[in-house]
Amino acid sequence: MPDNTTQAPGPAASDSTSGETDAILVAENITRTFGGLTAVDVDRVEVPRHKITALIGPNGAGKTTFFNLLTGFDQPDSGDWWFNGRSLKGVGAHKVARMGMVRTFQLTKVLSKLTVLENMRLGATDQVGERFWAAAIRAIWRGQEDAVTVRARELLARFKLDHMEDEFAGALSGGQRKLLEMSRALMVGPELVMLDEPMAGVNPALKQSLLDHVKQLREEGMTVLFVEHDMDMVRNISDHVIVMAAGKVVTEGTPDEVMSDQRVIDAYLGAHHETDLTEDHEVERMAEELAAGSTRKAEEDDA
Ligand SMILES: Nc1ncnc2c1ncn2[C@@H]1O[C@H](COP(=O)(O)OP(=O)(O)OP(=O)(O)O)[C@@H](O)[C@H]1O
Repeated sequence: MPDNTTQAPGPAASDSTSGETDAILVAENITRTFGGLTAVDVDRVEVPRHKITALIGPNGAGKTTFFNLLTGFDQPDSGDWWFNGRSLKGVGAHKVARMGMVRTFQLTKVLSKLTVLENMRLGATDQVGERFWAAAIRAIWRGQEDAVTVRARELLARFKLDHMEDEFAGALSGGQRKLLEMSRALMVGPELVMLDEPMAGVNPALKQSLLDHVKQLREEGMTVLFVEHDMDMVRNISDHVIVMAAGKVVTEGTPDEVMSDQRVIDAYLGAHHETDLTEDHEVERMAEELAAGSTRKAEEDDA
């Protein structure tokens, strides 16, 4: 089998925009269709290293599908993408995680019949069934406490879950599950952490704590890419925001730039906020509005 993880001749970082961008992740011409539906059709995305980037957009915009493609949980119809300059094309999710790019899920994938500590010991693995892991865990635990357990306990303490290490993960609240999933992802010592709707299902009391944890990842030199509908979170912690609609990237910039873009306000945050955005025609119409806006802006910039 060819080694797809060798240094790519393709772009590791852009010199086409600021000339300074150091991108940890670059994706080009990524498409994914389901039957007649084009879920993702992204020309180019760069995720700046050591920054927090938000990926926002209405329901059905293609954000989760794009996450799945980048992390090897799904394969695109076309496209190339590189992590630290190494091609990830054809690389499975397991290996992507081992290379230092981990993700969490919109609906958490903690293994509810394992304890919190057992979940941690499994690290960023989501590939194999619960029964397999239950057997593996029993075998592992015959041994002494090892470095993995020490690290797991350190992380649990940091995420204030240490008092629950022997509880079944199924007994945790929604917010605690999110924290467990995030801390479990850190077991592999990742460089890039991708969070799919970290705030969904989290009660207000835990939200600030979750925000602080995400900011802390950046302080420690990690890069964060997250999908979120919670605009307070996006405004609060993002350095960069990418807006998707109908599978395409329609605009990007700082939170202030994106959120003061009248077309984003009108089409996404404001006037249509209550609209049922799962309707295909509605999403397409919004994408057109947003795309028209970005084209106009580019023309103004050129002028
Ligand atoms: N496995 C699949 N089979 C068929 N269609 C799919 C599949 N996965 C996603 N889609 C479709 O692709 C489009 C993009 O979905 P996706 O979940 O990526 O959007 P999203 O931006 O993450 O939405 P949300 O914010 O609601 O999570 C939607 O129209 C969705 O119905």
